[in-house]
Amino acid sequence: MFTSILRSPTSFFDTTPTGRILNRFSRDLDEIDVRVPYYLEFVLQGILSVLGQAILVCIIYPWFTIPLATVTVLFVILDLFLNAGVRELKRIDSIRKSPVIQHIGSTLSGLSLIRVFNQQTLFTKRMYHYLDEHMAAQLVYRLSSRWYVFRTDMLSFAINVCITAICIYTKGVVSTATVGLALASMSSVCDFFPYLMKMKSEFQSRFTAVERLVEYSYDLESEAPLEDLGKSVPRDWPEFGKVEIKNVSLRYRPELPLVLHDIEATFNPGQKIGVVGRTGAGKSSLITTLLRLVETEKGSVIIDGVNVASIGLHTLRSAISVIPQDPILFQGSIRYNLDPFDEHSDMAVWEALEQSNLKKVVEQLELGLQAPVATAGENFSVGERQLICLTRALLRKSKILLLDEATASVDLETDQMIQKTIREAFIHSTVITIAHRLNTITNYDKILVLQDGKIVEFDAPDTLMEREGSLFREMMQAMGVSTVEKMNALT
Ligand SMILES: Nc1ncnc2c1ncn2[C@@H]1O[C@H](COP(=O)(O)OP(=O)(O)OP(=O)(O)O)[C@@H](O)[C@H]1O
Repeated sequence: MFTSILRSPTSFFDTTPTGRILNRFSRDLDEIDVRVPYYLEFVLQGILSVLGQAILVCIIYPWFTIPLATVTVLFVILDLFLNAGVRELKRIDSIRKSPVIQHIGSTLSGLSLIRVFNQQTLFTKRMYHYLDEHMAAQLVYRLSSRWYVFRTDMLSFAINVCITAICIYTKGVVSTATVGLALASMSSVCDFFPYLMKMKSEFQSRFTAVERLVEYSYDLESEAPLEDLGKSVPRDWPEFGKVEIKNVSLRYRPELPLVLHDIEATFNPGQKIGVVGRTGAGKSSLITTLLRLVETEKGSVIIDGVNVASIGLHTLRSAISVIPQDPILFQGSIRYNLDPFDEHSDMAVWEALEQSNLKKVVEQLELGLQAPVATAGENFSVGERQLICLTRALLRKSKILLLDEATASVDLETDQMIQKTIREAFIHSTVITIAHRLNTITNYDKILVLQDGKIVEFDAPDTLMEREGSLFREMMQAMGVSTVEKMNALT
């Protein structure tokens, strides 16, 4: 299930609440490990014991077969038609539990924000609401299951009456001891049977956990294969870093509108490309396309002559370095985060740290490269996290670097430092930067301006600045930069 979830496309995570996923790993797995085997064992033993005793009584009183068969048919009907409802209620009970877990999770992650805005009451009320919904489902489930047990009790009562009546009417046919045995056996079966049926229905409703696990283990849609199928790309691919985007259109899910429309652009080896545009213009979606996080609707992306759709995701993604807007680090040491596969020497790691201006920060830490990184890198600032990602990219010496600027969280100085490092260390690599601060990309080779998912401009910054009606020029003018000279003075 874990492998299958890891291989799921991003659309799965967009549409599935985390609470639901966690529930499968905690509650459902626990049901399968602990409760399902327990109930299964109990039910199998119970059925064998009941069968044995019923056969014994039928041998003593063959007439008893008729009421026994009738009651068995009624039991089966009760089970088939009425117990189905109980199972369905159990399913609803499980589904309603997810929002509770999800609410606890999101409340914990946003705790500081909740306190700052003094919204404790609101969140407590919501918790009550989700708990109420869950408890309502659970109560109905428990009541229905008792209701079912009551019906089975009635049937047991009927069978007890039948066996007693047969014993009285056939008085003297069999020995008193045998009558005693038949009555005692049937009475214990009748006492035990409703309980057994309850256990069976409990087992069936717990078994829905297996259904849910199977769904997440085998029925989830998966991303394209990780490894190359058929012909593999050369070991040193991409050698130059030429990126050709041909007529690419993209939508996140089939029911959603297109977010990129017929994108056509070529980034030559070593070029520095700045991607700009308003919020929602499709800048991040362009990166998504290059990494195949979402498959394109049409068109193709060619890197150094290889169509990225024809190669394994692992080959593609390990060839490109990304510095995302909100970089996430993994729990472990700094070294583990920089070189997770232990492919580089300590010296190379320190060199890369020096290039990204992080050396001093790491040197000051007591454990140096072995200093711990907390979950999601929370003991580092976002700027430092970006620098760690940058160092990782420096170590890998990728030919293609994708950078999503984290404007809000990085100060101007750090931003400029990152840009300087990129200019110097990635001189031979193709760098595609999503720029929120235009001044960082004015010395880039080309600027790609996106608007509503379409390329509206793609040229050198100087040319765009001189072009009447250029959107880039308008953006620069909004920053108070009206001439090429002023723009060049920014960097
Ligand atoms: N995971 C997603 N699922 C569905 N739609 C999405 C998803 N991510 C982005 N979109 C939509 O795609 C469009 C382009 O979004 P994108 O994030 O690429 O814009 P952007 O230019 O990078 O914006 P920003 O500057 O705010 O980061 C938006 O309309 C957005 O609503």
